[in-house]
Amino acid sequence: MPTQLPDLFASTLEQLSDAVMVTDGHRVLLFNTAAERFWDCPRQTALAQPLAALWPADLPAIHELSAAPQDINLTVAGIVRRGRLRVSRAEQQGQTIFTVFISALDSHLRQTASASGYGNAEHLQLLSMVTDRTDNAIIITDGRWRTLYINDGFSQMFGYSSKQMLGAIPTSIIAPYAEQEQVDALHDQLARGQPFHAEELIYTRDGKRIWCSVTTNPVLDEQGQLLNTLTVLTDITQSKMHELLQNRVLSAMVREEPLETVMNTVCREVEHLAPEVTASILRVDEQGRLHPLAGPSLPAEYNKALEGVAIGEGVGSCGTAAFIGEPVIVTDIASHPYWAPYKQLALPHGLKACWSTPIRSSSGRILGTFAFYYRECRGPNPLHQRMVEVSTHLCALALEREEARAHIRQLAFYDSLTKLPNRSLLHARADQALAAAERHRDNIAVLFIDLDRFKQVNDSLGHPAGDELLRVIAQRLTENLRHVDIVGRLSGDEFVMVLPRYSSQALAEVVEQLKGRISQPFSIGSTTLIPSASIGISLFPNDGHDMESLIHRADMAMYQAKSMGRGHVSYFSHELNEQAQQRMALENALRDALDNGGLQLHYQPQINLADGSLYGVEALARWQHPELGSIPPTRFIPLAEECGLIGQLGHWAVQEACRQLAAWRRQGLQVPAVSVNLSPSDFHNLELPQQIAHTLQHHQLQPQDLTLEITESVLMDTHPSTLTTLDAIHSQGVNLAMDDFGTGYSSLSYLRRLPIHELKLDRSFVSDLESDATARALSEAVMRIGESLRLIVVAEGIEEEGQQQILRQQGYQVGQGYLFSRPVPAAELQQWLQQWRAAAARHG
Ligand SMILES: Nc1nc2c(ncn2[C@@H]2O[C@@H]3COP(=O)(O)O[C@H]4[C@@H](O)[C@H](n5cnc6c(=O)[nH]c(N)nc65)O[C@@H]4COP(=O)(O)O[C@H]3[C@H]2O)c(=O)[nH]1
Repeated sequence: MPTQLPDLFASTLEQLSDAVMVTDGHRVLLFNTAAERFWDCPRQTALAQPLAALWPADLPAIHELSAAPQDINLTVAGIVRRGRLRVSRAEQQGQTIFTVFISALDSHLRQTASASGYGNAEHLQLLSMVTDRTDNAIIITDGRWRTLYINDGFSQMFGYSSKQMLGAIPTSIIAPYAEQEQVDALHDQLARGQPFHAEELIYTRDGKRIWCSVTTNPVLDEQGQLLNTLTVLTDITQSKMHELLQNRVLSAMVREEPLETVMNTVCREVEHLAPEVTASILRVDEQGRLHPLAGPSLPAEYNKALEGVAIGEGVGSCGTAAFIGEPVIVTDIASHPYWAPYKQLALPHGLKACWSTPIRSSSGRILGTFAFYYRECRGPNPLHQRMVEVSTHLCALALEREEARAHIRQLAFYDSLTKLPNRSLLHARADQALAAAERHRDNIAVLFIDLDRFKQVNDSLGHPAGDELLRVIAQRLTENLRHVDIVGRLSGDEFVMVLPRYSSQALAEVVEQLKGRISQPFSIGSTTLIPSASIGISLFPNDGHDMESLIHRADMAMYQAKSMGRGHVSYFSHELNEQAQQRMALENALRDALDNGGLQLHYQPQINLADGSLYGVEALARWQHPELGSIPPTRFIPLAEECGLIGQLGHWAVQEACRQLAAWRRQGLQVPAVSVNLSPSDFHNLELPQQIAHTLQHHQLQPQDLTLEITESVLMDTHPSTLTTLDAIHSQGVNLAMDDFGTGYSSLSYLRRLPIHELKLDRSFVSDLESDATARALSEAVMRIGESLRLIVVAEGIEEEGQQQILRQQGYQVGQGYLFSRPVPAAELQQWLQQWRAAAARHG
């Protein structure tokens, strides 16, 4: 043995990543750098003190420990270090010498030392004993790469004896497939005195591959000539496998590879590391059925046969493992009862044993199984166990991630309430359908479906009932669909259906059936609803070439259907389009008129029938458009309601009427009061009472100077603010008049509920008074109602003297109509009043 060997042993000991302590049971005889790090104790101190100072009291005494490795925790300066402990014994001069190896489980404690701290020859024996007992493989060569020494660890790790190795060049034996160029480069590097470190896949004598961390240090003489090399090889297969698998699989996930690709990567990687296994990954669905995800080395028909198999005890290894939630090891498929129904599937492919492990989510739910098949009757070895531990973890990660992605997809593209495609997905699918229809010159029908009176359901029965109705309707819309049909929810109670390839006759039938399904009675609690929907239809290619305009036009047609009443269907037509465009232009013009003083109020006198004096005036809006001419309120008031301008219009009318009343009074004109029409939706505004009070105050008017006319439709308005606002206005002292009385509900109970001051008999009764006894009876009845409720009753639309006579006889106090005056501009009212009073004086 060359003279340098003691030094080499010493340096070997230093290079071990394991902490090594040699002791006779009392004193510490050797203590390497890794041990210094593990115990956090300098070597001199360790050698100087008794063993008890280093040996944790909670561990058994050294001589009591067995040779089997065990994991320990050592507390040093309050920090717990974890390590795998192995103790070997040797007899030396009648004394037992213990060598303690601890491989640190905390990675920061596992660097390999580079500096050699030993050099004294008297430790030679101890050192050689230590190097022999370490798990690491050690090779020492001479300057011409010939092996001088291998330790026992080398023989154990690679299966070669000293006899086989001595004199041989190590690379030719343990790295037979290495390129000569690589070997030459390594030798050059070492000959220049530079150490070598790498992680390599190394072949054992029986062809097994082991991942090794390889460190080779050259020893040069004073002239710089290479004398020896010292190589330490550490088996890192397990951590390397972990690292490799993790890297490959995680990077496949980061690249957003499909789940199947990620799972195939896991299988291929484990099969590469352990060629004796065939890996398979199955997913378990919510119904407990198996779905092969990956099994790249299994025959395709084998994977196919497992598709949809229900899990259960006795359903092979995987079905059973998924069912009982525990790993199942079957070492002989041919004889095991779990495989009885399936062995004929596996055995012909040479699959003789199978070990399956459940894949669990972080919450413990079973997501799938990870299995190793063997082509011989056997069970797993420790490497396989480690691989399965790592792989199931990675599979769980990939499966959970897939689930999360599916959930995100669901949230992004589906409406969470009805589970129907949302607007984005609907558009995407409809665009595809449109492209296909264009290619094949097919037609498409687009249906815009809007539930009737959905708001009432929501307001009266509550939002959960509204949600339930939407779910039921969504379900009804999806019944009887062909695979090419698309249905989605746009928003609120609006749904869209895209139906390709229908003749007009067939489409009409489909729509009829759809209406029938929608209107099936449906119960919420104790209430039974009969839903209905207004449906607008546009057709490709006639009504548009892109989805945006087809949906828009179907919407317009739906709007038209709505105006016909509940449950109607309307097809888009170009006239409809023109109407819609005109409506749009009118809407803009109205907005402009409201902003720029384009509207005026005309005033119609209301007369005390007893003495002909002025009771008040009704303000009526007028719109004289510069190009379109005079637009009647029956046209622009509903428009203002539809396009959300009614609040602004009502506010303007109250302000303008009050301003005018104050102006007349300043001019000395005695106008007792002004009444202004407001729409039901004006009363949704909780600030209305405040605004009115402010306007009255601003013009120094009293609350009773103003009357607000409301219609019976206020009663059908279920908005929660309506009654509150009406009450607040009434309690301010402003009068409320019920307009058009007799045409709507005419229910007495609501008249009691509302704080009404005045009733206005609708003019349709007045016009027939002279010719129709029923009209007379009705006007009489309205008068009696008014009387009984102590309300002032105003008759509208008096055109004839005869009508006035009848009404007066019936007890009507106030009358209004062309007989007295048409509605006139403010300036004209002044003249009219003067003439009226003059005439009254003449007759009086
Ligand atoms: N044939 C006939 N008609 C008579 C006679 N006397 C009055 N009229 C008409 O009857 C309507 C009375 O108004 P209304 O019932 O409140 O009905 C009003 C009212 O509901 C609404 N309206 C008018 N101005 C406003 C307003 O400023 N705001 C709101 N929200 N609605 C308004 O528009 C409706 C129609 O208003 P106008 O066209 O001005 O029609 C007025 C008036 O010109 C008569 O002897 N014979």
